[in-house]
Amino acid sequence: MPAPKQRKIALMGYRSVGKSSLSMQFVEGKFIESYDPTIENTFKKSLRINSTDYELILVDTTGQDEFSMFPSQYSLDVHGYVLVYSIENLKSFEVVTALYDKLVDITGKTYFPSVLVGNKSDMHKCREVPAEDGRKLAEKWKATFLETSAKHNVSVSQVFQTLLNDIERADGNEKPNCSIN
Ligand SMILES: Nc1nc2c(ncn2[C@@H]2O[C@H](COP(=O)(O)OP(=O)(O)OP(=O)(O)O)[C@@H](O)[C@H]2O)c(=O)[nH]1
Repeated sequence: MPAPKQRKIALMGYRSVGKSSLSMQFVEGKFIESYDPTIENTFKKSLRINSTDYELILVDTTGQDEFSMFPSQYSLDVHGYVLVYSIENLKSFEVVTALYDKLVDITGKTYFPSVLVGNKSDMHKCREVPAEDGRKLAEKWKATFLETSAKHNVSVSQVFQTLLNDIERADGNEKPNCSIN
């Protein structure tokens, strides 16, 4: 039996937008209400997509801001990016925009598989970022846009499923309509 394909995904964005919560919800199926800032954490999950086995490595990074240098370790060896902001925090949207520009600068690439995620969709009463703005930004990046709630497990697995499909497509192994088993 062939060894599982390893795919490394980095979750990046401003602090407290829900990077750890998205990882934990996807990998462990749980949500923690309290906030504990991450230094760096790695989650692993085995998946089977259309008869191919994958080992997904999620790198949950420490929160960045608009002044931080892009951490160079995440420009190498990473197959795709989940760029996260919170819909109730305009600053987090500005940070994710700056992060993407830094990623383009540091990798020298004009395309890399990525998903733009507006998390905390359950907090729509405090919304500061219109969904349309997220959609437009993702379109500019040729990325997928999703609004999620790590708290209520809304569209969380879709983030990773879509990104894996995009990574395969970028690799030239396109598998249409694949779903996670
Ligand atoms: N209402 C709501 N709260 C959320 C959601 N996702 C995360 N939170 C809360 O937001 C806070 C920060 O979540 P984390 O997952 O630690 O955020 P992070 O981006 O990993 O933070 P850093 O480690 O600082 O980078 C915690 O109190 C979570 O419970 C969500 O979808 N909805």
